[in-house]
Amino acid sequence: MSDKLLIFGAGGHAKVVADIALKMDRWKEIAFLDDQENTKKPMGLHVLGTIKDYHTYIEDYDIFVAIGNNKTRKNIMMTLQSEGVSMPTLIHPRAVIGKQVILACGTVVMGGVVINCCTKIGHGCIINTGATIDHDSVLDDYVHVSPGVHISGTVHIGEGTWLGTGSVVINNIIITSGCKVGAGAVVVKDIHKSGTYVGTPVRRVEG
Ligand SMILES: CC(=O)SCCNC(=O)CCNC(=O)[C@H](O)C(C)(C)COP(=O)(O)OP(=O)(O)OC[C@H]1O[C@@H](n2cnc3c(N)ncnc32)[C@H](O)[C@@H]1OP(=O)(O)O
Repeated sequence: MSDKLLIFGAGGHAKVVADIALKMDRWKEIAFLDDQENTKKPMGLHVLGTIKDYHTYIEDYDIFVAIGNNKTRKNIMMTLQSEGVSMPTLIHPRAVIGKQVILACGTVVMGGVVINCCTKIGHGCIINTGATIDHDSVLDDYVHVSPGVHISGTVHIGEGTWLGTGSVVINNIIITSGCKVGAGAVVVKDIHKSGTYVGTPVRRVEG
């Protein structure tokens, strides 16, 4: 645990992550690493270098990987975890987290989110703005729950699955790993085969 936080990435998602970290008021210094050459002081914070420079910083900084792509985020996080890097969990002060909710490290919970009791959320997940996740649900590692998603009670979402903006999952559903669920989709039956699913109720498409 450090009083300095280094955020990997400096794009739109990383800026929201930085905003949450600033609101948490826990770190004296917050900065980015980013591979885009022309990134200049996003959110008024410094970009210290590119992601390959990270070895220079891992002793002194907490690290948060703010990359939206689930596979890329997983690959970077697994490398960092094997090096024993300190990774916080970021929770917006205006998120509502129920009792007996477990949130693993490297996960961000954004503003307006509600996570109800007895839910377990894995490493490196993104619980985006205004999403709700109801009781007794389990989200495996590297899941992205986009803005305004509603996950009902006792749902299991497999590793690396992405739920698009405003999608809905009814209660007692299992969605396997590596799925993409389109914006506005409604999931009413278990999904056992990885792939892209859209519509109400969802159908599998080539994506
Ligand atoms: C803070 C933030 O911004 S977080 C980011 C939030 N972003 C999102 O929620 C984006 C969610 N993404 C989507 O909905 C995408 O359209 C995806 C992932 C479902 C599919 O994307 P792609 O893999 O590029 O597939 P593609 O665009 O070729 O669509 C495949 C088919 O599904 C249809 N389709 C795609 N998305 C949807 C959707 N959300 N609802 C209904 N139909 C859809 C397409 O019209 C196409 O149909 P067709 O074959 O009959 O022409």
